[in-house]
Amino acid sequence: SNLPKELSEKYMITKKIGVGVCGEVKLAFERATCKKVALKTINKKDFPASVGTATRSAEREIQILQKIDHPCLIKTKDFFQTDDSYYIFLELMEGGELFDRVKSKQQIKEPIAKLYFYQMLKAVEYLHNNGIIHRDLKPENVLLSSHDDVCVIKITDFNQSKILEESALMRTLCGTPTYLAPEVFTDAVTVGYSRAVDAWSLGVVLVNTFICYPPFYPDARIGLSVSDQITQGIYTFIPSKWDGISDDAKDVVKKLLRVDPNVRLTIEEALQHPWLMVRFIAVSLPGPSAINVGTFTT
Ligand SMILES: C/C(=N\NC(=N)NO)c1ccc(NC(=O)c2cc3cccc([N+](=O)[O-])c3[nH]2)cc1
Repeated sequence: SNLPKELSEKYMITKKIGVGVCGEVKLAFERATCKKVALKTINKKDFPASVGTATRSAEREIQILQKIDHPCLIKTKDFFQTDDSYYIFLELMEGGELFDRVKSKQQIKEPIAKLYFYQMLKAVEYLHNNGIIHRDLKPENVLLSSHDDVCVIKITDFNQSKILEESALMRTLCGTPTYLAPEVFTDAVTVGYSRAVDAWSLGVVLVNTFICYPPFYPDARIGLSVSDQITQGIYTFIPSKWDGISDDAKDVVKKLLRVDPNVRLTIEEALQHPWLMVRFIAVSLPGPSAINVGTFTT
């Protein structure tokens, strides 16, 4: 493929290491340092809408990728673009996607699930504090830094993300409401809770991590479509799958999978939940991933 000359001069691209929805991930070597990096190629033509909105949404994602700075969010190391593709160089995440780890492993042990979930919460707490809603949290978008169970995880793929900006609606609410219709206020509340979608998704990811499949899935025995199961908040803790998992863990799931976003656990509240407040054993991760991802107290 017609890689930009300056890209080929700086990096040697080798094998495919992951396949995404809108492009693939390849292993690359920076020629000057021989350091390994991941190259995510995003084909502009793969974007659904017309070129206009596609490039805007892609440029918004690139802007987010270059702005974010947290140990549990993927970092870009370099960036090139041609007329038909974006080339994003990222830190290598040798453990691959949580999706594949959950698929292959019989069951991820609770302390490991808690370690991953804590890091996801810290990453999403950072995003929300910076006015970014991810809106596509799923095991495919959680990368593991190594093959060890005890490792740093990083969230990726900001294709669906939204930046919360000062809106006309917010400015309207600053004025005197004398002539304002009631729905303007209720709309404001709805917009104000849009970040709650990430808390719901993390609840689904947590169930998936624990019992290897999601709480809402097509099953004739339930007699409801997946979307009906979700809108009615209908799921069950299958005893055989949840035996041996603590009541605190189940309590976090129940409070994240609340249909009403106004009462759903926020990221901040989840970080205060007894399940996450337990003392962690201080884990000294080997190699470059030995970054402090949060207050792991012994
Ligand atoms: C930014 C982004 N996606 N953005 C987007 N619009 N996609 O829809 C994005 C999506 C996925 C990834 N994935 C990886 O970096 C990634 C996947 C994978 C699998 C095995 C092994 C490795 N590895 O780094 O060793 C992997 N890295 C990295 C970036």
